[in-house]
Amino acid sequence: MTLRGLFISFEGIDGAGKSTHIDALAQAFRAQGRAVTLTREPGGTPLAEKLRTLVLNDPMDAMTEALLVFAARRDHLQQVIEPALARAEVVLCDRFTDATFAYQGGGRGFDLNTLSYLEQLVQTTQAPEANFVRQPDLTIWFDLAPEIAAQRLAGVRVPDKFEAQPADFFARVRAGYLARCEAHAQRFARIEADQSREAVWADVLTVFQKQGWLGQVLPA
Ligand SMILES: Nc1ncnc2c1ncn2[C@@H]1O[C@H](COP(=O)(O)OP(=O)(O)OP(=O)(O)O)[C@@H](O)[C@H]1O
Ligand SMILES: Cc1cn([C@H]2C[C@H](O)[C@@H](COP(=O)(O)O)O2)c(=O)[nH]c1=O
Repeated sequence: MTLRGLFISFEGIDGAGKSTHIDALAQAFRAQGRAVTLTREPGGTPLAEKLRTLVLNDPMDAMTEALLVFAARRDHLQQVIEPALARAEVVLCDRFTDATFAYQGGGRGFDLNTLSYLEQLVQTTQAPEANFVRQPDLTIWFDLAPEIAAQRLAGVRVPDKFEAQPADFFARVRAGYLARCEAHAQRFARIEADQSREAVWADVLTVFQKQGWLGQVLPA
C-alpha cells in the first residue's frame, strides 16, 4: 500500500494543552512505522523563527501582524511542510492558518476577507496538482474556556505579547476558532480540553483511530 503524507494541525487558545499531547502523538506515529515532522507556527524555519520573535514580542498593528505570520507560513510551507508531505511523512504542526483567523481576525478584529485572500495566495501550491490550496487534513481544536487556560498558565512562564492579553481577547479568539470549526467542519475535531490530561489524550487518540491513521497505542 502506498502511504500518503498527512498534514495535521493543532489549535486552541494559549494554555489549552496542545503541546502536552503533540510529542506523544509523534511517538505513537513513529512506533507504527511513520516518519514524523514536528513543527510549529509561527516558525518552523530559520527565517520564520525570526519572524516569530517579532510577532510575539513587538507591538504592531493587526495588518502588519497578519502579513508577518503569512510570510512566515509561506517560507514554512515551501521549506518544510510541502517537502515532508512529498516524502509521505506525518506533519504535526502546532498551529496553522486557523490561528491567524482566530488571533488576528477574532482577537484583533482584522478583516476576514483579507485573511481569506492571503490564505489562498500563500497556500497555493503546484503539488499535488496545479493551483492546489494546501489545508490540513485534520485540525485538532483543544477548546477551553479562557479562565481555565489562564489558571493553567499562571506562574508557569513569563507571558509573551499574546499570553498577556485579557480574558475578553481570548473570548474573541475562541469565537474565531468556533467560526472556523463551523466553516470547515469536515477537517475539524473539537476536543473538550477542560478534562483531565488522560481523558483529553483518550479523546485525541479516538479521533486518529477513527480516521484509521493509528492503531492500538500502548500507554507511555
Ligand atoms: N488536561 C489538563 N489539565 C490540567 N493541566 C493541563 C492539562 N493539559 C495541560 N495542562 C497544563 O497546562 C499548561 C499549558 O499546557 P500546554 O503547554 O500543553 O498548552 P498549549 O496549548 O501548548 O499552550 P501554548 O499555545 O500557550 O504554548 C501546562 O502547564 C500543562 O502541564
Ligand atoms: C500561527 C499564529 C500564532 N499566533 C499566536 C498564538 C500564540 O499566542 C503565539 C504562538 O505561541 P505558541 O506558544 O507557540 O502557541 O502566536 C497568532 O497570533 N497568529 C498566528 O497565525
